[in-house]
Amino acid sequence: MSAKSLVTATNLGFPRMGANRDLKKSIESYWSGKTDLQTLLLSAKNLRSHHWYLQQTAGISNGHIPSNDFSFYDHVLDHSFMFGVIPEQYKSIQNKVDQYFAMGRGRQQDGVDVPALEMKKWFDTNYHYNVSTLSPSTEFKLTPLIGDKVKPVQEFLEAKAFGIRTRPVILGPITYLLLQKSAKSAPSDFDLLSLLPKLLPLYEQILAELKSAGAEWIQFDEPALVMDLPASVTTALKTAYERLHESQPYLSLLVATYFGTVQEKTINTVLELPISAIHLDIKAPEQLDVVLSKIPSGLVLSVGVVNGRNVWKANYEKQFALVNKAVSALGKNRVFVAPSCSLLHTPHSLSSERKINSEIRNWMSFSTEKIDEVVTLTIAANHGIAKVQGAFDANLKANKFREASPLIHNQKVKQAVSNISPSMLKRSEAFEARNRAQQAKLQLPLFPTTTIGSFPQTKEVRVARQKFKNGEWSQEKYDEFIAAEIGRTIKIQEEIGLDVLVHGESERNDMVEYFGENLEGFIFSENGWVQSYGSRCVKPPIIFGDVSRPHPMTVKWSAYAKSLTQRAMKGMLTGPVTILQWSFVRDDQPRKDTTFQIALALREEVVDLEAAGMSVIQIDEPAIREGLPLRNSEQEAYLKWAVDAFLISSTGVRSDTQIHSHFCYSDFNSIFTAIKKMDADCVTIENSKSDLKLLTALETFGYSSGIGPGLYDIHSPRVPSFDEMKERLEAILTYVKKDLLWINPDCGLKTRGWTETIASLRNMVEVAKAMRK
Ligand code: MET
Ligand SMILES: [Zn+2]
Repeated sequence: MSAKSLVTATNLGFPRMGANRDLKKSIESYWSGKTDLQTLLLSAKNLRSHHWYLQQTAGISNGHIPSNDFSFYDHVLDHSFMFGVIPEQYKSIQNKVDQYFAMGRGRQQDGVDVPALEMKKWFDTNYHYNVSTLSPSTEFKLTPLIGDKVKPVQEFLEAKAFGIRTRPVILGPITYLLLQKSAKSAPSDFDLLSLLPKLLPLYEQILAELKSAGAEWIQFDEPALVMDLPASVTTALKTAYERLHESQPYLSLLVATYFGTVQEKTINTVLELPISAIHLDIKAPEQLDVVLSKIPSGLVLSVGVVNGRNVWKANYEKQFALVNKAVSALGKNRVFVAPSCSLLHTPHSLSSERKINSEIRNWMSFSTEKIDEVVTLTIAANHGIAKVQGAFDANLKANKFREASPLIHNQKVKQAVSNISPSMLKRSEAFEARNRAQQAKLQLPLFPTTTIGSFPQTKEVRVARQKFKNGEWSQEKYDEFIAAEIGRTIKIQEEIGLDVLVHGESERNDMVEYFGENLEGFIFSENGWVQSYGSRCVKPPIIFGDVSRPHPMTVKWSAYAKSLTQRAMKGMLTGPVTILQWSFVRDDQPRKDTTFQIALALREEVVDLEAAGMSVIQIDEPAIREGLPLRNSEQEAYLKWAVDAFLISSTGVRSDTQIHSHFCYSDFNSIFTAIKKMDADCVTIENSKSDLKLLTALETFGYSSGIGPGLYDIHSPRVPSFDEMKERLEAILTYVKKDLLWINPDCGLKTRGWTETIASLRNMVEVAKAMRK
């Protein structure tokens, strides 16, 4: 059998950080000046080679191990830099590496003071990329970061020198352009894709250099193709890939779409491109049938069957059937087996996880294990299952056990979800009646003041928690510490003169992790880090089973806080969608079901908080916007269940208990109708950066419940002055009725220090007092 007649094991991208967040450590050490550039470059090179060998050893085919998937900060930034899209304010920075990092994270050094490029979410993931600003006058120019070759070429040659043939990964021109934003100076009808003719020569040049370096396959990532796209994209796609193909007819081009299925009209265009292969994320297996029915002969299909977005083992039975379907339709030589997307969004390896319950661990798979899955499926497709019988049997067995495991299934929880009744999706009275009851009980002044929940989490607090977690401190000692912290926080709030107080959240390490640790159905990895942006990684909780609340989670500390003051106390919870969104979720039931389970657990907590004397309860949903599906057609259904989940959590209380919610980190205007349907008595919204947009939305959508547009930005230690906050408040009052308006910062204060926090809140309360006169 010639090599040509085999299915190929491929990968789209490997996580960059290393088994122990090695890259993070090297980069941060370079930033702090502890190590020099040579040290950073060397450790990066080591990591890359390590990841290439790992994939090669595992059995990813030569020529299909990704390179240029590495990045010192962000791969979209890498492309902007490589294309010479360097805004004026960074140009005075001489050293290119410093310039690159300044664009990524800002720089305050040697007389330079520049902010970072804006960050945006990479599609519907928790990875953030840096956005560049383009205009009709943007000129592109190939700009290497290190040495004299651009990154894709340099990394290809580096791997080649190690004896590894890689498949360079380049962000495709369509996705690259669509991900940037138009300059304010650009005409309003400026189309980012109109820059394509200027940009393509650079792509051609990179391809030429890769060709002469010896590359055979080039992977163009075009995840933007899974979005709803304007018709102009079809033309741009054709122009781009026809030109690239003409410029290098002997290079094999793979266009990789992922994070969803491709729209029907877009897929037809993609299938007609003069490329050698197309990659599909087999999220919806129906799309495989459609593509198989019309794929032109000669085109290779890369089937993304191993999910690159979760932490669960593949299901060989199901995934192998899909691979087989492709093989029977196309023949072995026209099928690549691949993860659904780059493995960037999955932790490095399970091998360092020693504390996870071994039964659950046996259902899991991180990046390294997912590579093995790709290879196993490929071997089975090539030589029959018998060749990998052991692996198949183990996989089938693990999945069977998982399906039936009592660890996952809690009949009571399932029953409770199916018993959710319409009355649980509704407060018993409308806002106006509730408002009267709450006013009678709370007796709040005009422009009531409050905060978003957390108060400074000083080093002291984090050290205390560390000591408690590693057993150095007893439960009593830790509780005493937290009680003292809460006592101090209440005193300070009373002294400042805030109206609705909070306990300060000092007992919480993280607003999702804290709840995960207190609920059934969650586990925590020791080392399951994924990159969030730059050197920042997060370790999401893992939801593996039905979620329930074995005991109250927040009542003790809220009640304690309440006992220390006569003022209104606000109970603080993280909402169901945010808990879901910031965790790895199970793949054996719809996200909606998991969210409803969490919502029911929160509902019990809300009722308990009310019984313990909390007259105000806030349920934060900062992540509700980021859960919005990429496709318009799926958005309505999502928003429906997201709103329902909030209602399930919040409607168990009496009319005179006031429900708040809080939103931040995204632009909420597009989901304002949904926010209204959540029917909270008050919402506080981060507002410092997009002032006007939010306020006009309030007007447009006729928002008529309590609202607290953040009066100052908590992301900086700067103390906002009385005058500027007063001015802002006055501007807000031209859009919002005065008896609905709340006065608060734009988010929690946990990242701030006490001094600036106290000073800022003092000014804020003074503004409220002055306005009441
Ligand atoms: C990211 S939103 C944060 C809300 C939370 N209650 C806090 O104050 O920290
Ligand atoms: Zn917030």
